[in-house]
Amino acid sequence: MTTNQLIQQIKKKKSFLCIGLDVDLNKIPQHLLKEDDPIFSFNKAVIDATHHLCVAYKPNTAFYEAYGLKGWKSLEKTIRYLNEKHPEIFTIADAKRGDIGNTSTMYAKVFLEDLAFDSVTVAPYMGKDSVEPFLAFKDKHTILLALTSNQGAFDFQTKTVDGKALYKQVLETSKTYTNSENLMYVVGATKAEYLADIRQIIPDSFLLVPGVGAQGGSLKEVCKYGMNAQVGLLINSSRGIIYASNETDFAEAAALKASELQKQMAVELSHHFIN
Ligand SMILES: O=C(O)c1cc(=O)[nH]c(=O)n1[C@@H]1O[C@H](COP(=O)(O)O)[C@@H](O)[C@H]1O
Repeated sequence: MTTNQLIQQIKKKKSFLCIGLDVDLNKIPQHLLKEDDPIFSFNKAVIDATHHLCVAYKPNTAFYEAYGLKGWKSLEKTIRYLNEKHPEIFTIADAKRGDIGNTSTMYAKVFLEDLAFDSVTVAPYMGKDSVEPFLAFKDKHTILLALTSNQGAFDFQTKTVDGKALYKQVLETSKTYTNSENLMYVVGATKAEYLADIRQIIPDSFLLVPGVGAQGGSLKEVCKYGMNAQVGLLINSSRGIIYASNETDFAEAAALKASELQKQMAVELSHHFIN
């Protein structure tokens, strides 16, 4: 999917919501455990109930890999369902990969070609030759970890290297990579106050912003400092939406939570844009 197609969808739905499909069998409604593929049944019900309210879905692959071959099959069924039923929706494989070049090429092939996600999250720690294999895919996006939402972000990312915070070095250096126009960046919603500085370095790039909902980040603050002329934000919530209820009404409850965020997003869009 091109960035323009993503922007069109945001304008149409008045939403820049990304729903995280982080499925934990201990948290989903117990009646689903009787089904052949409880993870896919859960995802399908959530997607069917929420697709008009969001512009992206982000399965975190850890939650699928944890269940072995069965989990991987559920991931495959979920992305196929999204690509067939809702090809206009942006898909993110949250896999946080990145390795020496030939290994990254294999990771890129799995997520961007075989599973046909629109994007994949990548860790920048191993540098240029670990990231560029992901960037080689036309109309696919590499979402580089810049400033993450967790406490550990302060261990390295905010430390000064050559007179500049490491996350700023990541932003600046990655702009020099071949096909850097295919880059997006992760910035945690819990670090909204850093967004003004971040926008100085990457004014036009899309940001994936996790951390509203369960981690306590503020949507309003993220919009205030992070929104650009093309919106430029995908705000993710996982647990805050998909586990709104663990009874038979779980999909409707998820839709209600998604709708609350979508309404706040529509207000933010109306503040930032005339129409
Ligand atoms: O790359 C991510 O998506 C990510 C980066 C980050 O800095 N913080 C973060 O929480 N995430 C992911 O975003 C999701 C957040 O989930 P909730 O806290 O349940 O909304 C999880 O899948 C995390 O792995």
